Amino acid sequence: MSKSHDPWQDAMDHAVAVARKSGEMIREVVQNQDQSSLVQTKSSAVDLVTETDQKVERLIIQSVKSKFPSHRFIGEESVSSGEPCILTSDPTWIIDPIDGTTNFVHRYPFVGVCIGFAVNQQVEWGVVYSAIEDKMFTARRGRGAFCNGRPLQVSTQTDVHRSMVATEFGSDRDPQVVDKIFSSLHKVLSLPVHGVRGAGSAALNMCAVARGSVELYYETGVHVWDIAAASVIVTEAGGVLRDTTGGALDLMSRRIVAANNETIATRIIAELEVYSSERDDRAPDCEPE
Ligand SMILES: O=P(O)(O)O[C@H]1[C@H](O)[C@@H](O)[C@H](O)[C@H](O)[C@@H]1O
Ligand SMILES: [Mg+2]
Ligand SMILES: [Mg+2]
Repeated sequence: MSKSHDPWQDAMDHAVAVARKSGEMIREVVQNQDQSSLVQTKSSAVDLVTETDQKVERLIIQSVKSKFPSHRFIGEESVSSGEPCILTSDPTWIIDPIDGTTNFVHRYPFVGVCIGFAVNQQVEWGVVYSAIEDKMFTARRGRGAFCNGRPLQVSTQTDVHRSMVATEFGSDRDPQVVDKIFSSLHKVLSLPVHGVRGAGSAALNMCAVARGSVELYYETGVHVWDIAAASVIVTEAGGVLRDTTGGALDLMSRRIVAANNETIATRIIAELEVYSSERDDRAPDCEPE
């Protein structure tokens, strides 16, 4: 693909610019405002949202609409206020204004502005801006992955006993779900692996796979906006994406494994409990009464 014939390069350039601007807004709040009394909750008592999540999503969508009026959107906070979460074949911007809202609220310095772009249900490019670290992760399908302009490459490790794994506890505190999380964690830790980490952001965990800091990241309960942008960053850095069942990644299935290679992916997947969250693209009108 030659750059001059890339129809989506303008859109990607716009995403980088608006992600940077969003990051400035986020840093400003982190430096000057205590969020603890301003937090609201969504699907559970620990699924947090702030005014800044909503403001950043509005900023991104308004700026894109004025430049690309025919494009569609799937945004975390728009879906939360009732917009549909359906990925058609039309050019679609998939937005998580703050991935790592709990980190943001607690000033734990890993928050990502995530903007992915899909056409014909394939992610064409992804931008993840780690706002506090000032790291801009980008990837265009077929053209490699970068952090602040430097190429990214996954780790070459194939020995699971020398690997580092990332995961998250999520925001579902249903005791059965918590049991499954701990069962997987117990098995993975006991392999043993070198260590288990979690950045508090699905997208930044995936960027950690892309840059070779961890061999694998897995989680059940993620949403399409958490993973769409970073999915292409992982594959363009040489990594692989899977469902926790071992099958192909389905962006709407709420389950993800992102790994440096097939060997590590297969070995860890064998230890994971498979369970389901409600799909992102469920049609509410079709639900039984
Ligand atoms: O809601 P935001 O956008 O902060 O994203 C989520 C994270 O990305 C998950 O990995 C993580 O496990 C949490 O569920 C968190 O909610
Ligand atoms: Mg998120
Ligand atoms: Mg978010």
